[in-house]
Amino acid sequence: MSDVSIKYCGLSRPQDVVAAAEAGARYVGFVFFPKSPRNVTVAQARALALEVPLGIAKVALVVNADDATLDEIVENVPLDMLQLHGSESPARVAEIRARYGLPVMKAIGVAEAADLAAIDTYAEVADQLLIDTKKPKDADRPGGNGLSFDWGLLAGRKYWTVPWMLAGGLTQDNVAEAVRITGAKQVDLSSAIESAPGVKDAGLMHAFAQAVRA
Ligand SMILES: O=C(O)c1ccccc1NCC(=O)[C@H](O)[C@H](O)COP(=O)(O)O
Repeated sequence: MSDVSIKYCGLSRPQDVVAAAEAGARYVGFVFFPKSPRNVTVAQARALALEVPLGIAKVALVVNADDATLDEIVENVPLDMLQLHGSESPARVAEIRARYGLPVMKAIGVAEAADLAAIDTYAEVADQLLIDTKKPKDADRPGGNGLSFDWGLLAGRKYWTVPWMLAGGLTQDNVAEAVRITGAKQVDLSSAIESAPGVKDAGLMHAFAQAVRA
């Protein structure tokens, strides 16, 4: 699995950036969602982004953000990608992509086969897709819940017209199986690299990276 790229999401402290870089992350994500334990302010994200070494993509995660919110983030935080993790329509994805001139990754929630149709739809307007577990009805956030979905739904459907990441409940113990079943070349996670909600753990980041490289 040494050719699998890792995105560590929900970093909120300088030491998280250092640990992610040392673990070999290809992407790091900053969450702009006030209800999340990983939420960062624009000022925090700016300070963190300025510490990210060259070669690691800095991703801002937003949920149904309006233009004013996005303007403030994009004007202040040096970014390489926007991750749209809400119910943004294909038209809104295209609009955001054109407005900011940044690559856009659209999250697609999957719980059953019928959810896969959205992958083809959004592949036409996004630069990347993040295929994640669909938000459970009782969850207060649409991602980062540490829950996986039936990876078998993606088996045999490895190729879309844009790059994609697998997310949702990935851990050092299950990532090999998830990659084997889905053929993912990129993986994204948050909960399994935390010692407490919102608190990233350097040891867990390294252990996950080792499991990916094994
Ligand atoms: O992480 C959050 O708190 C969050 C809040 C609102 C929307 C999305 C959020 N996270 C999305 C991510 O990119 C996660 O890394 C992805 O859903 C996987 O999370 P996990 O299952 O915890 O590994």
